[in-house]
Amino acid sequence: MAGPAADSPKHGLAAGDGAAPARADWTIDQDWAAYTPAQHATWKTLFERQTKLLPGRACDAFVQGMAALPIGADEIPDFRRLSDALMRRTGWQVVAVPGLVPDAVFFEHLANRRFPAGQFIRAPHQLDYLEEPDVFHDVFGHVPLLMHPAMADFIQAYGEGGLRAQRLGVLDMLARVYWYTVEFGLVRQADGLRIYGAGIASSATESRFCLDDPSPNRLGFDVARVMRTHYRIDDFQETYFVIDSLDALLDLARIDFAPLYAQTRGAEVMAPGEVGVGDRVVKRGTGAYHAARRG
Ligand SMILES: C[C@H](O)[C@H](O)[C@H]1CNc2nc(N)[nH]c(=O)c2N1
Ligand SMILES: N[C@@H](Cc1ccccc1)C(=O)O
Ligand SMILES: [Fe+2]
Repeated sequence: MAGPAADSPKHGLAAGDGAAPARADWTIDQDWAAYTPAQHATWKTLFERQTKLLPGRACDAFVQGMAALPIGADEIPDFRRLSDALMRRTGWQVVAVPGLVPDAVFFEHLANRRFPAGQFIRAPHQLDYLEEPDVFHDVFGHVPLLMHPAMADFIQAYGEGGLRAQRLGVLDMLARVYWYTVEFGLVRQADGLRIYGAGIASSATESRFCLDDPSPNRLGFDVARVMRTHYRIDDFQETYFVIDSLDALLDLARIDFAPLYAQTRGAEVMAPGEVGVGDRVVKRGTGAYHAARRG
């Protein structure tokens, strides 16, 4: 894919190297021309691995969104070209950030349909685990579903809800809803369970584990249940929650969370691998994977 015009405006050096003040909204220039062949090669390795793996695993909306975007194997996508396509379809754009940004900054961007995507790409030795979202996780994992109206509206509403949750001091509860949907959610299709969570879609190992491995639980999504369920940040999830369609996210976004926050405040938070009596069990896991690591 052709890169930006050679005269693309330069706003001083990228933030983080101290030479230029970071912007208040933490955005930086993607500076697409500065990516090296080695960085494009890392993208290509990751892209080709997932593109082989995801057919039959990723949900239809993910495949359709990807096909409608300027995202290919050979080069790290140019955020301006991504934003052109997104803006036309769902009013979203992709803005470059150096890495994790403060919660309030993150929510403010989402509430305004700006998706903050890591400008950097992981090093070759980090292909399978990364602690901060890089351009592959954010663009390959999250952006295709921003082309789907339900997800586009859901993530904007999540941004607004995040600003509200911060004011209420319940960000930990809301973060669980995001984690078990946008990052690690599964959706039921006529032809079986499929991935829609970006944390899974951008991970070769978890794309297999979440659907093929007998270890994890797969439970029907219930927002009150998810809100009081711990999650893993350093390993595969012990439980995946299943929604019946992406449109179900819209219903979720419209629920007033204040009563849910109130009832969750007093509730006990469940361990990630627990199965409760009220759970809709799609498939009960053996828990073997995590048991083997608890030692
Ligand atoms: C809970 C919290 O809002 C969440 O972890 C945010 C924090 N900041 C972030 N910053 C970036 N760039 N990307 C993210 O996904 C997040 N996640
Ligand atoms: N509806 C939630 C906000 C929200 C939107 C989308 C996802 C999750 C939460 C509230 O009332 O605060
Ligand atoms: Fe993410």
